Amino acid sequence: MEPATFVLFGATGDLAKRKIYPALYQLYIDQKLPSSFSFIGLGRRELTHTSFQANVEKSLLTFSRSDVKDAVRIKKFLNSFQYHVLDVDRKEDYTKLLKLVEDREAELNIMPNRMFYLSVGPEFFETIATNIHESGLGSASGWKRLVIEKPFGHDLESARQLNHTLNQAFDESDIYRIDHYLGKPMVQQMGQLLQSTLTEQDLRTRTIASVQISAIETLGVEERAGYYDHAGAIRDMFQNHMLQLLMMLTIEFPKRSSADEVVNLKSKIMKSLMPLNKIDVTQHVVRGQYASGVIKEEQVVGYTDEAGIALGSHNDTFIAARLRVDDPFWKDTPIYIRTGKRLKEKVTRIVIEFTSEGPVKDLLTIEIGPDEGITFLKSRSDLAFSDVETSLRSQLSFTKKEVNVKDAYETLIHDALLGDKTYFAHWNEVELSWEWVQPILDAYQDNLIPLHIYPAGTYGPQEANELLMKDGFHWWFDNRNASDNDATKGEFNIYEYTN
Ligand SMILES: NC(=O)C1=CN([C@@H]2O[C@H](COP(=O)(O)OP(=O)(O)OC[C@H]3O[C@@H](n4cnc5c(N)ncnc54)[C@H](OP(=O)(O)O)[C@@H]3O)[C@@H](O)[C@H]2O)C=CC1
Ligand SMILES: O=C1O[C@H](COP(=O)(O)O)[C@@H](O)[C@H](O)[C@H]1O
Repeated sequence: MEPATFVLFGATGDLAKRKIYPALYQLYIDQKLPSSFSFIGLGRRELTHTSFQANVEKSLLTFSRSDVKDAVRIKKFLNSFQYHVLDVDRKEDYTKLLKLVEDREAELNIMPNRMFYLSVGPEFFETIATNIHESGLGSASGWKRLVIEKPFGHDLESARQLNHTLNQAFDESDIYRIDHYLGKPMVQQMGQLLQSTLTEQDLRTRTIASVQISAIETLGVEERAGYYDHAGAIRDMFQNHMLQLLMMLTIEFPKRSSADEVVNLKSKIMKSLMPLNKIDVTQHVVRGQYASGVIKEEQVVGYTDEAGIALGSHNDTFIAARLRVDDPFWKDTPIYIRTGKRLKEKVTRIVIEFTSEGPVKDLLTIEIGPDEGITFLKSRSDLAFSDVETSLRSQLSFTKKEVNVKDAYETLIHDALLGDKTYFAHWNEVELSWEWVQPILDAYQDNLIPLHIYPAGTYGPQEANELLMKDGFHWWFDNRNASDNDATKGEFNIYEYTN
């Protein structure tokens, strides 16, 4: 790997502490950092190099998954770390930064390869990119890369504006848009895993009755009210992570795609997504917000009672949607997506239901987190219908996620250092995602779609179940028990098929 300087804007922030430093440290332990590596952390806070290094050390001791955490190794790792004060709006700070970076490159005798990682609020993205350009920081003879966190825009127009500004300073080929779901091991290995679970013949000829993609969480809005109350589930999860999961899955059928094809195929899928218009959104989308309830035996408050949330906020904390991909392979298959906060369990899972005779179904389940696994469940015709789901559940063989599983940030930062953009979001697909989502945002804005209130600790509003029941499906594996507010008892919720 080529020598490089890693410049981190937002070095004193939460994401840096919880994700970026532990990832860099793990890469160091695994000998996956460049042999000559220089790190410059930036923030407004006045810190000496030593106190900054002590903060990073604290974050490693708290968040690193590595079992190598001895003071000597950490100290050696931190030797390449420096901290400098920079206010994003002060042009002179970039001039100073250029001098620092150049001095460090000269000291280490390394090529001016520079990675600029923006771990700051999105309101700063354009200012920083412009200042990197105008200060000359981005004009050296080595490579330059911009790693940018989400959210990438607030809607279609603002995303286009942001991209336009970034393109004045960086080519698309140099922009690495992080979507941490693309760094998850199960997402990256999806094609390979599908191939080892299904035969080529299965992939080509099996008919898929429906697909369900769920990313449900028990967490609420936490400390992020200021951001979340303006974003909602649709911008926080759906426009990016959920649509990326849909793209990553659908490009693997009917034939496996290679890394080179990924970017083109993803855009192709997004272009084939049947568009909604603001008026018919109600038929395809369910919007929800959590009320108070019980999660894991703990009483939690409703969304509008959370600290920092606007009084009477209409923000969405749940979305379920039915999508259709209008291409020859997918055109007859509804794809259901749901995501939300303060739900009954934490799980990210894809379920592919194959067309099969009788009530017993053939399912392929891909468990993405926190457990990981892929299982093809063969139908069993000797079972009574009510036993089916319980039986299927017992056939699942997911690997319990161990503490020491690779974090998405390790993979993504490593890829960015190598210049491999396969698992970063390309502008084409980001723009197409916003285009698809925009009518929903408009419908929300104009209140054309009801906001269904659901009790915390459930699987969201009943309307999200009805969305599937209308088509003769149900969400697989929702584990409803006596603590749910509905009357269903027993381990799993089995719905009657209506057709
Ligand atoms: N935290 C998370 O779990 C996730 C965060 N993200 C994204 O990552 C980015 C960073 O988030 P997070 O770390 O949580 O945010 P924090 O608020 O914790 O940190 C913000 C950072 O920006 C710096 N900063 C703020 N204002 C300025 C300024 N005027 N000039 C220079 N630096 C400034 C702060 O430094 P100082 O206070 O020293 O000035 C701090 O280091 C955001 O885009 C967020 O959306 C994405 C996914 C998850
Ligand atoms: O990006 C985000 O993702 C997390 C969920 O990520 P996961 O890896 O734990 O599934 C979500 O909680 C957060 O609101 C969102 O910003």
